[in-house]
Amino acid sequence: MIEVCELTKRFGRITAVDGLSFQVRPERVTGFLGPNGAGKSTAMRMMLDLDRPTSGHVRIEGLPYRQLREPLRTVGALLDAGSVHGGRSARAHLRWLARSNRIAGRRVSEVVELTGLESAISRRAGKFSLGMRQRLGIAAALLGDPRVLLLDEPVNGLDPEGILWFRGLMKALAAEGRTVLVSSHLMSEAALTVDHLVVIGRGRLLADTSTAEFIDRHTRSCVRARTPEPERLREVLTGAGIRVEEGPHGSLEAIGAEPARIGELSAAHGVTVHEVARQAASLEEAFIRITGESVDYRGTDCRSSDHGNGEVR
Ligand SMILES: Nc1ncnc2c1ncn2[C@@H]1O[C@H](COP(=O)(O)OP(=O)(O)OP(=O)(O)O)[C@@H](O)[C@H]1O
Repeated sequence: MIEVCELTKRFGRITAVDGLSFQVRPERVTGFLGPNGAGKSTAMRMMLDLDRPTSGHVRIEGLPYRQLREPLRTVGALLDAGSVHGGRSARAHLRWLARSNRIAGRRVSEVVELTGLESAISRRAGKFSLGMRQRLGIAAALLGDPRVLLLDEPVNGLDPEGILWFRGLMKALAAEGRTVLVSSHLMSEAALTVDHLVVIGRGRLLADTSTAEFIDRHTRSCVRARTPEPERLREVLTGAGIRVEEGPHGSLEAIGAEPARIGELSAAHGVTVHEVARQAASLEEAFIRITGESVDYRGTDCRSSDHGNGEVR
């Protein structure tokens, strides 16, 4: 479990993290989301005691990071996949990490197998592609068999097969009872990987909710209709109290209506319709909508407070 309590970090006049409080629970994969510059990396650095908070604190498994007896066995982290000695082989890098943390050498082979690095293990890390470096970073994070995992943008550079592998690995680690926090600025990717979402914007908490609830609440569905008589169909639908907007390629979008209702209304009024299909708004749009609004939150004097529905206003 990770507990983040009223965490704030200022760099001069910039407030990177602003009174942030949330908990990351075990047995599920939690996504830490926010647009570029939202404060995700700064918050993760404070979780790992790499940056000192201006105020507030973080506890990992009940303790501040610096009080953990064997940190690598409690928390595995991937912050910057580039921070590997480029002249060392992947094997040498992992062995050195294992030895300096009193981790048995056989664990190196286990994490190499887990991350699919067998064929690259003797190559210099400096020659690795970004995707391979991410795998090496994940291998290093897993070395101590930690109960908590903190991964900053781990799918950066992974190819589609790598992303699928990563999703499976995260789910398996959470199913083993671990606490898994994964940051991303890509909502659609996160939605496929994570069970729970913590969304921040400008350093403040915007949502702390299950992925399913987030999708439910934020993806406005509509029905798209293609017709050679758009003006007539628009008239019929608005006459029935349905809000209609322009869709792509001359189509119409009926907001909050069921496809059957559109079909029945057009049939009753003799309007020809070529296609009626339900459309789900993309998660990316929902993400942009709620993080875009974060600018307004900064204009108020209110402290963040959870209104019981997982969202913060
Ligand atoms: N050492 C620093 N000195 C000054 N400002 C900093 C420092 N580190 C971060 N910031 C600023 O704090 C804000 C949050 O940055 P941070 O890197 O934590 O965001 P992020 O959500 O991780 O973004 P990204 O997705 O781009 O990595 C940004 O405005 C950034 O410029």
